[in-house]
Amino acid sequence: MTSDLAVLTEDLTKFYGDHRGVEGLNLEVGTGEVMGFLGPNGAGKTTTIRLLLDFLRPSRGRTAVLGLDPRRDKAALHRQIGYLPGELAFPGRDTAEDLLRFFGDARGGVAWSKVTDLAGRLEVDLSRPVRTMSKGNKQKVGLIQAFMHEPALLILDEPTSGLDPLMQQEFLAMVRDARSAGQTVFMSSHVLAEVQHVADRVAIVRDGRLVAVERVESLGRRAVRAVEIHFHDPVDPADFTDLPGVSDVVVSGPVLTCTVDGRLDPLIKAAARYEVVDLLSAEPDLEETFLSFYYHSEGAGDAHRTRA
Ligand SMILES: Nc1ncnc2c1ncn2[C@@H]1O[C@H](COP(=O)(O)OP(=O)(O)OP(=O)(O)O)[C@@H](O)[C@H]1O
Repeated sequence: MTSDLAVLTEDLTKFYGDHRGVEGLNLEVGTGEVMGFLGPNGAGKTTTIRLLLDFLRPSRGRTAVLGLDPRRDKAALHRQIGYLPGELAFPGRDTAEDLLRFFGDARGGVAWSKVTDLAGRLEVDLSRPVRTMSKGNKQKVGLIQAFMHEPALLILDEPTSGLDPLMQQEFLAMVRDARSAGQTVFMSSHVLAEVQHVADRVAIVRDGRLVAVERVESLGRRAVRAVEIHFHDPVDPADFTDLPGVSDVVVSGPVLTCTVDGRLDPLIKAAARYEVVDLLSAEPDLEETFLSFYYHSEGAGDAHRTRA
């Protein structure tokens, strides 16, 4: 396999009895890349993550993580990974500090200043028993244990779950810092907005299959936007109805509204034949683009077509 890949899966498949968890997943995450792994509940995100960590064994296919075989090199691999599970369970009466010291020792020791730094950023009191903490605070302890040893690869299952908006921002800043330090981040989410500001690429899964892998910028370029143009005089709708990418054209006297999918250029050129007073273009809504793409997409074959 190629050494500059942090994660490689080939035909990765897991069936639970007859029920598909994931099937035929071909995915590559480059070293130093932030990859958002997106899909709705039940799409197969957690199954994939558990396969990468050898918590589950594939029914078919294979995976290499940091150049290692998760099955053969499990212990060595886990030392180099920071993993945040989707469902956190902290049994016992330990305080967050006890737990983090335990995890730190298990990984051969961590700089405690790194732990207190993360606890400060996430505003969590480490002296409290984890059992008594709110869901959000437990999630913060989970994040600290994933980040504290500065692993080469962070695998985070729904990392923002339970975090309030301010803490979500802090978490995203931690991801950016990790990226700057050359760490790779593979994070699942069912909300594009959560990952679009930090991810280099997003992989989209649906019903256990990879639907697409896209660079976040190109997802933006594909975005549909609402445009409103105010002209000096009334315009002829016929000048705008057949333009590439332009739809929903409504003309009311000198005001035109429409939807543009992709480049604005054809619309601008058509509008320039008239005297333009004002042009308003709403920010592309990536969430909408994502959803329309995702629900209209044909299936797994698209993953190859759209791979960056
Ligand atoms: N242990 C299991 N036994 C049987 N089916 C399972 C098991 N775990 C997951 N599945 C099924 O596999 C599919 C993928 O589930 P998975 O948990 O990987 O999805 P997900 O994208 O992580 O969803 P969520 O966001 O809800 O965690 C779902 O249809 C789920 O019902």
